[in-house]
Amino acid sequence: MNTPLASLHDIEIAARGCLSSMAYEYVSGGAGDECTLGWNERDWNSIRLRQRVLVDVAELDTSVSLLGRTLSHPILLAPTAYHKLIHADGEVATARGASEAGAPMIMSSFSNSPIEDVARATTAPFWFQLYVQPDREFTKALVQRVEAAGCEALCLTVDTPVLGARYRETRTGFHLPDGLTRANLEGMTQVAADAAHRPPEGAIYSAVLEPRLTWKDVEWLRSIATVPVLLKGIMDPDDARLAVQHGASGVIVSNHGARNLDTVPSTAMALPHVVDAIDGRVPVLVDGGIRRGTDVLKALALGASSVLIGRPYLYGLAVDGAAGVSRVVRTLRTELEMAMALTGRTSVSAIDRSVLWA
Ligand SMILES: Cc1cc2nc3c(=O)[nH]c(=O)nc-3n(C[C@H](O)[C@H](O)[C@H](O)COP(=O)(O)O)c2cc1C
Ligand SMILES: CC(C)CC(=O)C(=O)O
Repeated sequence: MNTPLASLHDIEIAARGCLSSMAYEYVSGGAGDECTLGWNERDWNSIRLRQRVLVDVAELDTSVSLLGRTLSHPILLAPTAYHKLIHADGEVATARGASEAGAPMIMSSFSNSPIEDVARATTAPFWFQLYVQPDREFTKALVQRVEAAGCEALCLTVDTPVLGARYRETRTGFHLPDGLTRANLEGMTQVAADAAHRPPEGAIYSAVLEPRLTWKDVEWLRSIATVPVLLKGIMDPDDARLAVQHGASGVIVSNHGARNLDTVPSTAMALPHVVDAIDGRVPVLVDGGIRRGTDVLKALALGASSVLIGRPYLYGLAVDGAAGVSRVVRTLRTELEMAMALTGRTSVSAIDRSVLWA
């Protein structure tokens, strides 16, 4: 009898056997000595919950409102690159799974499927993650293209002017296999859509990342975009305040899944500081190491409006395509419901810092 895939950890273990070692190391790896990678999961675990009893929890409501939309639960799919490394149907399968589970998908600039195919496959709201390209005219055309496809928000990734020291990619010789491209970057004038994202040995600048990005570009992006712009990769309270000053519609507390700067704090540690700095002016989302419904509850308790998951749904995609993605989200949502019932909170608005053991 096959062991049932009960938790997200079970799915992660199963995924390893479904992926090439290059794909597995690319997805699972972090930067440097992977200190932050460990902390991202561990720090959610080390926050203790207060169990409360004798509350009527026969009806639970996990819905949240985000950027004017009501979502049935607060779990979104973080942008991740290259889904065809994981599954032949790539981002189209992910979009189907996300829709099935009612989870908004944030599509990566570096998807292998074009935005229009993903838009057609989805019935849930979808957002687009932007890696601003050195060619600003191309970037502007890309923004207009994703808006025309129906994307409801842009997440500008601000934490990756260069990549971190990802030695698992070096050791496995990471490359895009023949036939896979960054489909949304086709037609870019200066760089091929299948150019390596990794710089040559000894160099740090990538052909498809923009090291010159500054706060001025946030204003530029807002001036050309017709949808809300969120900043993804805010870890510092001072940057959080600057984000609001520069008109961001939201921030995502993220250390890029611990893939860039090793030894930055976990997002569980950074979140309350960013929430305090933002002071309710715009929504704060968080990702990094969320693997349990209790982690989602803790993030909401610390002031997050919603959470994003990255690696877990890629493992679901590897194991069972769209159904695997949907299963991961549904498992997390069910665990969140259990955690709400066992802490005596019947709605997301009733989850605050008093859920946490002081
Ligand atoms: C394989 C992989 C690819 C990623 N690609 C992108 C990307 O294209 N753009 C981006 O902003 N973040 C990217 N990220 C970071 C995720 O959006 C997210 O911040 C991170 O995965 C959250 O941590 P978790 O994997 O522990 O849930 C990627 C992460 C992984 C694991
Ligand atoms: C190609 C990479 C820059 C995509 C990414 O953001 C990641 O792998 O973390």
